[in-house]
Amino acid sequence: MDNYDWIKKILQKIKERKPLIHHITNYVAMNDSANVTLAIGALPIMALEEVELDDITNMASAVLLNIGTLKQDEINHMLLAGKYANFKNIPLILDPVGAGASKFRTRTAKNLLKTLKISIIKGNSFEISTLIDLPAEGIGVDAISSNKNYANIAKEAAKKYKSIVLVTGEKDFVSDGERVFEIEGGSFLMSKVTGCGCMLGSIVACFAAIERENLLIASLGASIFFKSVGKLAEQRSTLPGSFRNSLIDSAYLISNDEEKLNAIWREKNDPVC
Ligand SMILES: Nc1ncnc2c1ncn2[C@@H]1O[C@H](COP(=O)(O)OP(=O)(O)O)[C@@H](O)[C@H]1O
Ligand SMILES: Cc1ncsc1CCOP(=O)(O)O
Repeated sequence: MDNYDWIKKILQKIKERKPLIHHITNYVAMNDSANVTLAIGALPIMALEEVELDDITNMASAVLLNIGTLKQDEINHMLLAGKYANFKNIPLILDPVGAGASKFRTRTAKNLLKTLKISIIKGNSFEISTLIDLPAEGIGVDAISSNKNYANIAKEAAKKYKSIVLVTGEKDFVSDGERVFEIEGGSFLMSKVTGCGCMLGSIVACFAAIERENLLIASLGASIFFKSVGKLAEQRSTLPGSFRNSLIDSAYLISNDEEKLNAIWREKNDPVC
């Protein structure tokens, strides 16, 4: 058994079971989210219409709510899809894109967290700090990284919302409110392509669909996997436009090549966790 066998097992199960991931997400990154979901062997569906939400959720294995281009009338759709997900007891993932950038987004993200049982919250340090009322540094949908203790932010948010929390950035932090894991790696270019956080949200949902009973493992695995994807993508292309496509290709390559995951980490020798 090598280090990443547990991630390979999750990837294998994704390919075997092809979980349907219901996204209510923003129209900036929607296409990338759909493609990265397909690349790893799961199936995406983006659906907003209220009259079909029960049918869609009925078929889905996880639901992802992403408030990136939120409009007032979408809030009810999110609440309804979330309620169906909670009723069906499937993982419900929140990506509070831009929380902190406007009172509307902050209020809505907090309201979703209050009303629904969110299994995993994934966001950058700006968004997650905002959710726990800490002074946050960011502009628009992007965080401005500083020397803050993001491990502690992940832990406090996880405690407050009784969810698994994944804080992204140059390093990711995953916490269940007690333990915190730090994940290095990825590529600087990931901060130069919009939608990388949203793609990770889709991957988290795919992993959670398989690891329903251990959402900490699902989140940690998704973070390590996407950091590996970023590394491989950078080896294949070094400019943002082609890097974006390379992310989809690399997600496909790593999930279809048993050895690639280990090889990526061996090459650069980065510590994980
Ligand atoms: N400078 C960086 N170096 C390595 N990985 C990064 C860097 N910036 C972002 N990432 C990775 O890109 C993905 C999106 O993270 P982030 O940019 O923080 O989210 P968002 O797009 O929501 O602001 C995560 O997988 C994160 O680990
Ligand atoms: C630029 C932008 N504006 C609204 S949603 C969005 C995409 C954000 O994607 P990510 O948070 O993954 O960078």
